[in-house]
Amino acid sequence: MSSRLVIMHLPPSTTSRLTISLLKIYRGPIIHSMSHSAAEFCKIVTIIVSHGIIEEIRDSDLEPCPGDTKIVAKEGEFLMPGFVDTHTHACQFSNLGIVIHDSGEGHELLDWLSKVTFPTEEKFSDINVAKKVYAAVVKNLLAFGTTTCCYYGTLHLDATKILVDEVKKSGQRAFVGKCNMDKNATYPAYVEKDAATSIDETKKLIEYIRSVNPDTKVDAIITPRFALSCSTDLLTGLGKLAGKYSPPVRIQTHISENKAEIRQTLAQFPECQSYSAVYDKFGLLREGTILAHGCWLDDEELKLIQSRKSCISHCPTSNLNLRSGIARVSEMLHRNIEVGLGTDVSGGFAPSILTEIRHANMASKALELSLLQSSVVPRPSLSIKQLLYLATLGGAKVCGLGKVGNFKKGNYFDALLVSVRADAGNPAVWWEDLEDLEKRLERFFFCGNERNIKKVWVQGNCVKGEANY
Ligand SMILES: Nc1nc2[nH]cnc2c(=O)[nH]1
Ligand SMILES: [Zn+2]
Repeated sequence: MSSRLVIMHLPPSTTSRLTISLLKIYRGPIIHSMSHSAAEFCKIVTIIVSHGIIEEIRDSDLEPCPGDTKIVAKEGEFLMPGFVDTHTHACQFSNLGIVIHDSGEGHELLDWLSKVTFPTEEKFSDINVAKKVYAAVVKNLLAFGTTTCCYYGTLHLDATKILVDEVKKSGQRAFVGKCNMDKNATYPAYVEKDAATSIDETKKLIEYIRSVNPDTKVDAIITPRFALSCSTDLLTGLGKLAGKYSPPVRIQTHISENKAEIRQTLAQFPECQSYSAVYDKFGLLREGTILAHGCWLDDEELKLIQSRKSCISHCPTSNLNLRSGIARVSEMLHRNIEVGLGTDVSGGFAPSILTEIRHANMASKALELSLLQSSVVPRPSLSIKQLLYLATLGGAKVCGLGKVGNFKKGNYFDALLVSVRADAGNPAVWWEDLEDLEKRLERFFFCGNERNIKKVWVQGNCVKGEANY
């Protein structure tokens, strides 16, 4: 029973009012994921939230008391869980949407990193650049409905601390990593001195996040850029570091994104059978590891990743934009590998999980068709329920967040109020016919934009839109 039901019978004294004012009441349709094959579409429910946690979900309404907040969805609106971005580079937002297609020539990954990305990231040696960029990055992502985000910073400890501060100020749930990179400086000004310095600064960031003004919504993440940019000493040290903390620190890196990258990685580690085996050798393939891309992972590697309980961040916009490849997401889900979506800015050109949903849909269809052409029987392309899962609950699982990703008693209220009404800028007219919630979700996914996201809450705190409605 909700504590509110007890409170309601108390006289309206100051004490009871104080307690009552902790309740936030949301009434309207909800759409959320139960698993990668099941979702719930509820016409109308009441969600009662206290201290940011869902206390009760019920069919009947609840009248607010003075001091309560109550939000009632209008026609054409619904509530859904907040988006989870399992992989983005906060330090690349100034390159968003540009410099991949230089003078008509398309860059691919390795060339793009050394010519475009590393020079931009190097600028964060100046903390004023970090101050200017990071506040805007976090604000933008919240406006696009990203309630949880896994961030890459640059190699610089001080700049990455600024990213941590901005995330904490904003109220977003996040993992923040200082990138590690001590080898193969293809842009010579951008590389760390040695493995020891890189590991030491990583420890300092972990301690800064966990000990200085700790925020339970923000944690550190160990961030070796990718195998190619790390010495064996660095990979060994980072593999050991993760397990030294309690709770263990999560790990994020890139894997099997681009053919040339894979070739060079296997040449750098000739003793390893596969790209995945490289990370496994250094203790980096473990529960709590987020592997971005995985476009070219073969069945043996998927088996290994699944057995180690590592997870995949699927970044379809980046994968297509950098001409990297198409990840076999249906196959990964079939093998019970946890998968979420990642914007991978600025390989990806939008800070928007909605954009990833669309490209995940298109990429899975392109893959299915190409396999049909080669006479392989493909797994079916992604369904709307799977897309919802990847964007919310799947992402939360990738981040190891057990109380985020859907609406359940005891979960944190990380949510979006979505409107597909014409007055929210949705180009489709006749929203009145959208009684069917699955169609409403489809319309949001495939022809909506961030203007359709009217409000955003993280752990019950309104971080976009007005707190009252
Ligand atoms: N897309 C992408 N892949 C990478 N692999 C190593 N670094 C990067 C990066 O910054 N972006
Ligand atoms: Zn990336």
